[in-house]
This record gives sequence, C-alpha cells and structure tokens, in this order.
Amino acid sequence: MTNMLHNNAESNGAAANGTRPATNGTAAATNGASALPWIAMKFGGTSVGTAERLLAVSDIVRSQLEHCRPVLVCSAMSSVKKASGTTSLLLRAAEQALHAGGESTFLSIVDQISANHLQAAHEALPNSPELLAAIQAEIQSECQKLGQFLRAIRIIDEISPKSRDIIVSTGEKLSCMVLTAVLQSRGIDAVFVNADRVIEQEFNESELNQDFYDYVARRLGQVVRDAAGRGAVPVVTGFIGPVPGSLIQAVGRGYTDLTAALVAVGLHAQEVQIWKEVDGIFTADPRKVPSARLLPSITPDEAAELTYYGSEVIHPFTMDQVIRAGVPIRIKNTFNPSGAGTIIAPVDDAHECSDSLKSRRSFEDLKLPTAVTIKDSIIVLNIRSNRKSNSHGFLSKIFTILDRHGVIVDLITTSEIHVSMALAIDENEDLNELGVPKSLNYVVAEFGKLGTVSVLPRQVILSAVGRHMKHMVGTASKMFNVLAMAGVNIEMISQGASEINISCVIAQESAIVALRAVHDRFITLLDGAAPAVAPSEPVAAVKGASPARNGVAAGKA
Ligand SMILES: Nc1ncnc2c1ncn2[C@@H]1O[C@H](COP(=O)(O)OP(=O)(O)O)[C@@H](O)[C@H]1O
Ligand SMILES: N[C@@H](CC(=O)OP(=O)(O)O)C(=O)O
Repeated sequence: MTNMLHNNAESNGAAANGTRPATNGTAAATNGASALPWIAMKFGGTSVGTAERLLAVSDIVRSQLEHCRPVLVCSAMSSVKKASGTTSLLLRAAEQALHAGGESTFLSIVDQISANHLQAAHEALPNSPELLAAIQAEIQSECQKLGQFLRAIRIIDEISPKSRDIIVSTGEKLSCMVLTAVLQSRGIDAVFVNADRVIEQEFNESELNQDFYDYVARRLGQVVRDAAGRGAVPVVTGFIGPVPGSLIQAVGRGYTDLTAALVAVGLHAQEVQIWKEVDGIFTADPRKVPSARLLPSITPDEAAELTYYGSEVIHPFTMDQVIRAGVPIRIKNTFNPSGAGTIIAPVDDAHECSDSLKSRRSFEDLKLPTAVTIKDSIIVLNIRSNRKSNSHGFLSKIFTILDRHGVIVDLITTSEIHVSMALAIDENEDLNELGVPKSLNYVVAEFGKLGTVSVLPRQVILSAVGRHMKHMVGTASKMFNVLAMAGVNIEMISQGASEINISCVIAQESAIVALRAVHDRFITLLDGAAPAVAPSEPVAAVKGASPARNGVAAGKA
C-alpha cells in the first residue's frame, strides 16, 4: 500500500517505489515530453484545503501538461483559514503534549486532523475505491504515528525544535498524499515526493547561509528528477528537513514558498508560480479596500516589505533564491487560473522610468508608493529611562533583554532617554490588565528596572511601500497629511533604512479609515476620491501569522 503513492527522499529519490499510473480505468495522461520546461507550482493551505479545491488544483495541473512539466509543492491543508489549519493544529498539539493533562486534547487534535483528511479524500475520490482505500490507510497510519510521537513527548516532558518540526511535517505529508491520489484518480500520472529527509549532509545553525540553500536546491532537483522519471508529475511536500535550527524557527510559518523556490532553482524551472485565493498582489488588501487594484508587477523588495508588514503575499526568503537564479515568480489565483497574476521580478530603474513615463498619467504619478498595508495585533511599549546610565548603556540593556527573550520588534523609535517599540502579539494568548500577553510579563518586568514602562494596547502598523519613494522628497509629509485630513492620530512614526517603506502606528479603531484614505488619496490618487468614512465592519485579522523575521526595523521619530 505504501508503494502506491510514496517516494520518500530518504530512499535517495529512487522513482521505482513511487510512480504508479492511475487506477480508475482511464489512460494516464503522462507528460511524456520531458523536453518541456519545468514550472514549479506552489499551492497554499487553503488551495488544497477541501475536496472541491483539490479537484480545482487537478484541473489546473491538467491544463498545464501540454505546455510544461509541472512540479507541485504543497502546504498543509487549511479548510477555512491558516490560523485554524493543519499546521496551526499541529503546533497546538505539540504545545499540549507538554501540559499535564494535555493528552486528551492532543489526541482529539490528531483525531480532528485525521477526520479532515479522510473527509477530503472521501469527497474527492468518489469513483476510485482502490485509491480511496489506500489513501485512507495512509492517513490513519500517519496519524497513528503522530499520536505515538506526541505520547513519547508527553512521557519525557520535553520537546526540541527538531521534534516540533517532525510534528509539523505531518501536515504537508498528508496533504500531498491526498493530492497525489486525487491527481491519479483523474488520470494524471502523479508521484508523492516526501522531502522531509532531503537534507542528508550535517549543517550547524551558523551554516544556514547561501551555500546551504544552494545545496538544498541541488538535492531537491535530484530527488524530484529521479521521482518524476520520464513524465510523472511530482507532488513535493513543502516541508523540507532537517533544516539547521529547525524549519519553523529558522524560516518560520509560510516556509513552503521557499521550498517551491528551491525546487524551481534545482530544476532550472522557467517560472515559479505561487497559487493563492487572490488574483495577485493588490495596491491594498482587496478584502479591506474595495478600490484596490491588481499590480501586474512588483519588485522583490516591495513584496518582502508588504509581507513583513501584514500583507502575507509571499515568504520573504523566497525572492533571494529565485532572483539569484533568474527565475521569475508569479502569483496566481486558483479561482481564476487564466488571469495573468502578479510577476515579482527586479526592475531596471532607468528602463522602467522611461516606460512608466509613457504609460502613466503624469510624472507626478511616478512618485506614488506601490501599495499600502496594515499589520494588526500590535502593542507599543514605551520605556522612559530612569537616567542611571548613559544613553548607549540604556539602549544596549534594552536590546539584551529583547534578545534574551527572543522578542521580535517591528518598529522602534528612540531618543536620548525614551524608547518606543511596536511588537506584534498573538491575541489568542492570555493578556494581563495592561493588554500585554502574559508571556511578555518577564520582559516588561526587566524593562521596569531600567525606567518607567507604559503600554499602548490595540494598535496597528500602517505602512506605505514603494520603490519610487526612495528618490522622492516629501512623500512622508503627504502620507501624514492624508492621515491628518482623515482625523487619524499617529502614535509613532518610522522610516526604515530600506527607504521603500514609511510606517506609523495608529489605534486599531482607525485602521480601516486610515487604510482607505491612504490608498485612495496617496497610493492611487483616485479621481474624486470619496472622503474617508468609518467602515461598517470591524478590522478583519490578516490571514495567518507572519513568518519569522530576522532583525529589527530601525527607525527614528
Ligand atoms: N496587497 C495585497 N494583495 C493581495 N492580497 C492581500 C494583500 N494584502 C493582504 N492580502 C490578503 O492576503 C490573503 C492571501 O491569499 P490566500 O490565498 O488566502 O493565502 P494562502 O496562500 O496562504 O492560502 C488574501 O486573503 C488577501 O485578502
Ligand atoms: N503549512 C505551513 C507552511 C506554509 O507555507 O503555509 P501557506 O502556504 O499556507 O502559507 C504553515 O501553515 O505555515
């Protein structure tokens, strides 16, 4: 049974144990012409989250077979949204394994994961009893192994980052096994490729550098080529391991974009496509700003800034890998496969200026930012020094405390005796009476020894992002004028070293008014833009958690 779907990278990518043509009686639509160029297609959690979406993905794959060799990279299933999807459930199960009395909770989470996958398989494979039986057994076996692993963690009462990774890897294994079976049931010769052992060489944490990524890309290229043989469509787990320092810690949530990029590099693919539930990258979140426009193209730096600051369009580590190899990234919509999407690629400034001058309304438009974004769930911590040390001592102590507790700061502004920092919090955590998560109590207590601490809860970061802002004078003042005209009070301002981002902190209740005002009067200069009005709906939380961020956006007041 394992032979039906499997091709484990552990077995050094030998295709013989994996590929198997469809069993539903139709001739397998193999993509025999191996001269066709590879295209890496990454499907996010919601794109493979239900039977209906899995069937839509198989239609998209089928439509590509004549033009290219698709290689699929998938995330773990999320039927509604990432925050309640399989990876989030697995992380919760891992946490529960350390709690006394958590066994019933983690076992019920495992049951829920199993039931979700069994249901999707059952609904997507109504006419393929053989494939259905095989995949049901696979799901049950994976979930049984997961339950045993969690029980072992409960017994030793200890979990390492590597163990947490092993738990998380189950999500991508399950989704890819189910998708492989669905493709096979539709007559597409597909092969499951488990990349959770693709890294065979030993690396230590300090070696998570470009050499490491080059090695992983080469290995993925080898493993996928071997698995695909003459024409099967490889379905690769977006989880790769074992990454030094752990994938979840070193790369963070959303890692499957990076895997897709490395697969594309390893195969010298023509393009890497990130398939989502939106047409591409917009001038603002289209769920919150009705006038938002689709951007035909955007630079990697802009895409990374947008992701860091709340618009989770692509994992920021993705771009470096493909751009070095000259592979373009395209964001596409599974609900609208024929749409052109958004291309993420570097631009030649001089060239672009002359092209834009021809196509845009006026030179004035060139000064506009590309997009505006909001990052929710922010608190501001203010520390006023008690003046018992000089300012560099004060700052160094603050950064030492942040480092000791692994706290990531989104924005920071400083003066001689005053530091304000904006931090993203998990609103599902218990908050204390100041609105600070209890997990930050120690940090606040340590800051209290350096000076007076005050907290501003329920804030958001609003950021305008755009490559043209780099060379323009007066863009910040325009943005703050627009906010003033909309009656929005600004708590903190920061223009980071990247020069392509102006950010400020504002109260959560002003978020939608501010976002729409900045979008309509500063980003797009809408003709006759309506005055910003209070929205009727509350600010929706931006989908999913942000990926891990290295470093701090330094700023000045
Ligand atoms: N500037 C933006 N452009 C496009 N989508 C955005 C932007 N800002 C926020 N979003 C939101 O990001 C989400 C990303 O798409 P989705 O396909 O749901 O993610 P995933 O691939 O993780 O499943 C959308 O729901 C969209 O509303
Ligand atoms: N499944 C992982 C990795 C990932 O890439 O997710 P997505 O493709 O849905 O952003 C997560 O939830 O973080």
